[in-house]
Amino acid sequence: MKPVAQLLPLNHPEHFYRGGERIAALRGGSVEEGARRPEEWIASMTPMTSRPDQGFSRLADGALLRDAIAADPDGWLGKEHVARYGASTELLVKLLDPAQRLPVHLHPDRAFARQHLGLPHGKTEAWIVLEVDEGARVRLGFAAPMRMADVRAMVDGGDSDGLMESLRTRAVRPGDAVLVPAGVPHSVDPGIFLLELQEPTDLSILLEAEGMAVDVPRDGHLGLGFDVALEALRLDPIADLDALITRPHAVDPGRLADLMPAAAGPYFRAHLSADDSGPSVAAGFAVVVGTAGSGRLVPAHGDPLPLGRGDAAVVPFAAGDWRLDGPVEAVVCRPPLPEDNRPPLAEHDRPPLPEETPEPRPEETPQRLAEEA
Ligand SMILES: O=P(O)(O)OC[C@H]1O[C@@H](O)[C@@H](O)[C@@H](O)[C@@H]1O
Repeated sequence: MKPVAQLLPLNHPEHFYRGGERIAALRGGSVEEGARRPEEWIASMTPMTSRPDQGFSRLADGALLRDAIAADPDGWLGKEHVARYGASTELLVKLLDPAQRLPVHLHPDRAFARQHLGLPHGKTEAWIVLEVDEGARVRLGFAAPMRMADVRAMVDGGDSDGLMESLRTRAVRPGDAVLVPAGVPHSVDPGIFLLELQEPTDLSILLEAEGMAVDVPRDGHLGLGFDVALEALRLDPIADLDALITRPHAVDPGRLADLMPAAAGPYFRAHLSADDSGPSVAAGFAVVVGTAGSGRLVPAHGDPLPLGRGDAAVVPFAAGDWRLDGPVEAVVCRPPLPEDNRPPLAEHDRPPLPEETPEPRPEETPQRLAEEA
């Protein structure tokens, strides 16, 4: 039987930090008071590092998506994709709903993952902001160039305040999309609800994790020790943060609005479909998350699928071209194009960090943050 477009049940594993109420409210379901379910892993073939039996998404019939794809990679992903990437979706989509701030952490790039872990993917990621509580910020990259010895001293000394203050802060608004290149240290305040796209791994290097149920000296370095793990860290600030952030822009009727900055191309694609009779989306694996309204996902092959705010659907290649119909807004998350990813699982892997250096805006400096606190 050919795979068909379908809605995905909630996949809401336990984690080491608190959160998850907004996920439950959006997706249907409930969480216990003080729950540690801050992430939904959507259309995931990826195991959680801390609980390797969890993370995997199930289809509507209870089968694991990863087993279904292994049984019919061409039907799910298309021949071209499979020729380039194998039977991997190349994509992990998450809802992220922290009720406590995220640790100051970073993710390795592909070159590091290959060299030290024997894995083909790092974890470059992007955040699409869904909701923001008043005053909540993201932190992204160091505010000033750092010396490794100073970072290491803060990590070894458990200096969470020092690490937090060393990062550049930034206010975000719903609709913003932020590319977070591998290597860039970051944290997210509680009260920021994100839809995330990332490479399909769970590789995090934790510099601190104050108040979280995780042991940084033991579990913060991917089992490599901090001497090696911190080689993945970018000590230089991001020169032009604006180049990594897209703002909501008018959606041309009949067109998909590209949500990602250009440097995201080798990693993933995200588009917004937001008009009444949505544009056609070319056949290919897609994860579709409804953000407003309700309507239908109409594939060339297979039955139309009712889809509205809070639904997450997976669309296989075999469904053919498709479009959204009716007053529904949704984010369409897709793997990189087969031709967009340079030589097979490239050695080099750093999305270019722009070189222009604007002065940090006063409202984004750590000093200003400290004043506000
Ligand atoms: O959005 P990112 O940066 O991945 O942050 C969320 C991540 O936080 C890290 O500390 C780890 O807990 C990861 O398992 C988790 O996925």
